[in-house]
Amino acid sequence: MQIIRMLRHVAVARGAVQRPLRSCWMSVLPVRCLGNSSSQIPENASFHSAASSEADPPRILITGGLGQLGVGLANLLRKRFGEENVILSDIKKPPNYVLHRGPFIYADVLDYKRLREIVVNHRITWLFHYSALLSAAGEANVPLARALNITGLHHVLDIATEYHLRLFVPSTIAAFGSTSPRNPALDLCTQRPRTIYGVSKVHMELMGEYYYYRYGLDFRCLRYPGIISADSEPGGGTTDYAVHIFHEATRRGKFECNLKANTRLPMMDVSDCLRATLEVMNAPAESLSMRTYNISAMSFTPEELAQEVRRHLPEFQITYHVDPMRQAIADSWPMNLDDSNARKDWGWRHDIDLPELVTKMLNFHRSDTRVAQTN
Ligand SMILES: NC(=O)c1ccc[n+]([C@@H]2O[C@H](COP(=O)([O-])OP(=O)(O)OC[C@H]3O[C@@H](n4cnc5c(N)ncnc54)[C@H](O)[C@@H]3O)[C@@H](O)[C@H]2O)c1
Ligand SMILES: C[C@@H](O)[C@H](N)C(=O)O
Repeated sequence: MQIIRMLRHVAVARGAVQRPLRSCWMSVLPVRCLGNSSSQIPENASFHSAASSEADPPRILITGGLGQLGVGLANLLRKRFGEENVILSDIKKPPNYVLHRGPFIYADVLDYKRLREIVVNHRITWLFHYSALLSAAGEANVPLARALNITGLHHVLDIATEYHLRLFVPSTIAAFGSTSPRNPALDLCTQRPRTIYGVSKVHMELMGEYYYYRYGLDFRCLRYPGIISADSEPGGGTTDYAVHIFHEATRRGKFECNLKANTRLPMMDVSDCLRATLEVMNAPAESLSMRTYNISAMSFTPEELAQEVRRHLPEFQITYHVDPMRQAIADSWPMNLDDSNARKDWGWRHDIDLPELVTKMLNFHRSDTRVAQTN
């Protein structure tokens, strides 16, 4: 870090710093590329994004916000920073309840100019980049996954750098592959995934870190496990079974699982995931010894999850009809993540383990079923 700062200092002094043009390199910039920034990168560039305070809250944009995680994140951030300071965006049409809870805007991350306009017009200071095509959906449409997960990311990186945003992009257990250590996977280890989703997330981790060292972009990233949420549907991942099982258990008393009974994967309740996201964004820059952290909570197999469900619903039955594509993906992912760096650096702790998760999910779906029956 010290060496990089020194090199940057020398380069700046010589006026020789190059900046990225969205997809190529040049030393003289047209106005549209990272061009507003002063011609020199400040010495303390790593710390120049807006911090949060009660008096001066960040102005936040969430991309891809109508998926499994975005609405919950917006709720959490609005409680903390005020309803008007958090803008949810997506290319999907928002349901009414989303519109009633705070600002929503159409934003396609593939439209660089419009995205830049939004950041400027709404004076955005923090950006949570959630748009992505997940593991199973990505394998079903590789060109779209490549465009959304890689080109979309490049747009976000350039805009975040140009306007000195603090940028959060989630990574995933999918960023590991079959040659990574599986129990546990470390923050720094071999990463050779073989899904377009995993490859694009490794690319994202490296690009974010590169922009941090090269341009001082305040990039922060967590590798999420499979996330379990009650009131939002997953968008085409390999861990989706662990969300769907609760819906089916309460409605039909049985569930057909598309992964093998003994497939162990890291998982996390959505409340822990979103709290971790806010905590790492709020962490003082000096406390972060790295820019991409594993976070971990629990790890279970479909059979173990079914057993826990049976403690509440003794008649519950699980059967297995394995999807070979999803199974191959799951078999290449770690069974556990080592998150000791997150725990040490910024005090990460998970609150919810498997028994609490199952109680919470079943309570939600039982009351949801009762409401549906009375309507
Ligand atoms: N849900 C999980 O278990 C999990 C685990 C690890 C990491 N993550 C990461 O967290 C983030 C959010 O995940 P999620 O589960 O909410 O995803 P999701 O698939 O449910 O939602 C993604 C959203 O992106 C939107 N989108 C698609 N194309 C777009 C475009 N061109 N411009 C803007 N938005 C577009 C979709 O409409 C969708 O609402 C993703 O980056 C994902 O990789 C999720
Ligand atoms: C693990 C995560 O990235 C996502 N839920 C998926 O299965 O694709």
